[in-house]
Amino acid sequence: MANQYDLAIIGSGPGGYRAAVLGALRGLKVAIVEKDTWGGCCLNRGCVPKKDWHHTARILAASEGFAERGIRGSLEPDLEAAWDHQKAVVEEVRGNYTDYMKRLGIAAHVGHGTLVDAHTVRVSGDGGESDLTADHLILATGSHARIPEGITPESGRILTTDMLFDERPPEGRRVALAGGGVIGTELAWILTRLGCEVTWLMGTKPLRGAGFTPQALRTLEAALSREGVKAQTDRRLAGARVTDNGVTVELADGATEEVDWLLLGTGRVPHTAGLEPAAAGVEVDGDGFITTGADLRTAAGHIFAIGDVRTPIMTANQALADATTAVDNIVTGSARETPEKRVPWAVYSAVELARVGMDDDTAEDEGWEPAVGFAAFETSPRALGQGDAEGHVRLLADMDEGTLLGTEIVGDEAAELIHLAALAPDPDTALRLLAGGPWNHPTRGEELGNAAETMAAQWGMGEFVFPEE
Ligand SMILES: Cc1cc2nc3c(=O)[nH]c(=O)nc-3n(C[C@H](O)[C@H](O)[C@H](O)COP(=O)(O)OP(=O)(O)OC[C@H]3O[C@@H](n4cnc5c(N)ncnc54)[C@H](O)[C@@H]3O)c2cc1C
Ligand SMILES: NC(=O)c1ccc[n+]([C@@H]2O[C@H](COP(=O)([O-])OP(=O)(O)OC[C@H]3O[C@@H](n4cnc5c(N)ncnc54)[C@H](O)[C@@H]3O)[C@@H](O)[C@H]2O)c1
Repeated sequence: MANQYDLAIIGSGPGGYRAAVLGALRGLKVAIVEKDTWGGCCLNRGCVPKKDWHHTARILAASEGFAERGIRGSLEPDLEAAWDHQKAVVEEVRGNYTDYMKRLGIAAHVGHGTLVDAHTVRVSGDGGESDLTADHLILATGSHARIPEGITPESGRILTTDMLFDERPPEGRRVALAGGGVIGTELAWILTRLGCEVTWLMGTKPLRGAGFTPQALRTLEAALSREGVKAQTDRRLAGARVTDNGVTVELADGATEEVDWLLLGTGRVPHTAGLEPAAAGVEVDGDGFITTGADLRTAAGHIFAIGDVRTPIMTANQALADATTAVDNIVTGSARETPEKRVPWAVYSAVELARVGMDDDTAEDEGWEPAVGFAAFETSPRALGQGDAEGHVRLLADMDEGTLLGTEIVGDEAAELIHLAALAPDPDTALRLLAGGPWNHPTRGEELGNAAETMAAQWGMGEFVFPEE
């Protein structure tokens, strides 16, 4: 039957797209349903355009050291051109995605997907309604911006991050940015570098509860403050009024700020509007997340949920890992758990911060004896040559067993370097692997080897760091 599939996926963000590709590569007949722009939040309004701007911001920041390197001239930011650049990159990537889906024979259905029963999805779009059925379903409907009570988004004035990347830059460069989470921490710096004057409003200090060490957060704070970006704590957004000249931002303490536009970085919520999970026997929790087991099966065992719609972790990294687990479990019939503790995480701001595995508190709570291996980039020949020597590599390992428990990297390319720890095949031998190399020299990566070696010198853990006799 034309509309009968082995696997139907609702949502084409990183989770849904990756699941579709993996399903097709593993021999399944796959359909994917998307109601909006192919590629979801990450490609169109999240990771990809944000990272494009982060790169531009880094070039502008680096240009301040150009004169002492013997390079003359200065650079000026241009937000309009930067917006065009991210859009061109996003469109090119989207074209590559949709071409690849076509080549793999994945059936792309445009329209809003609603669950009719445990095996049927109704697709409603411009072309009317059609039903498709599948043996297995994956729900990958993602999340949308959380709008604080009393605030109404308005084009060019009160923006979600979706609007920031969908619509051309608003007039004016005085921006209030609400939220001290990841979005706030990244965009406060990026927009400043792109020529905006950012008033950054939040309750508590940025990235609290995100698992980074106090040392990492101090490095971030110093880098931000060097560039004139100040986190204004105890200044929660309470309301916003659009005026003839911009926006009057109202704060919980009664103060106001006059700006040209306001950007909301106030969290995201799982998206299940119009999905009708209950019609298929799928359960949703009190916060709106679809409930699954660690193997990503919902209460209806043949239906899986992945990515932002199932977990407050809400990163593309986790959505991609979930897709791999869900398709694996569908194809093999097994119950493998999605690897939450092994998925790395990164924040792209005035410095990059990345981590994988446990933080100190979790390690202690789980009964490990954590020891720290540390290497600072300030002595790395490569980092000194780059003129970018702040930050560190910090390894956390169990003193008695030598097991690598967690890794934190702060500094240039932290998000790339963290893969070296995330991909270590066995945490029990990871320290030996890192210390032994081989490494390219001079590189930033070899600091992971140096950090492992300090475990031997400082904690007497040589038996776990050097080759066995
Ligand atoms: C500004 C910003 C920057 C970010 N940067 C990063 C980053 O650098 N790294 C990182 O790891 N993460 C980042 N994230 C988070 C990341 O974008 C999300 O975690 C990721 O996109 C989640 O993927 P997903 O597949 O679960 O859902 P989404 O990407 O949200 O995709 C869900 C898709 O489902 C579609 N859909 C929903 N309901 C239906 C329906 N009923 N029928 C049909 N289609 C439907 C939606 O239109 C959407 O296209 C960022 C987020 C933001 C907002
Ligand atoms: N690099 C990445 O992986 C990346 C980048 C961006 C976003 N994301 C994901 O997107 C999601 C959304 O990010 P986010 O930063 O919006 O969410 P978040 O939950 O990390 O932070 C939201 C922040 O907004 C604050 N807030 C809420 N209401 C407020 C108000 N009225 N006034 C002032 N502050 C207020 C909260 O206290 C919190 O600090 C996150 O789950 C994140 O994982 C990931």
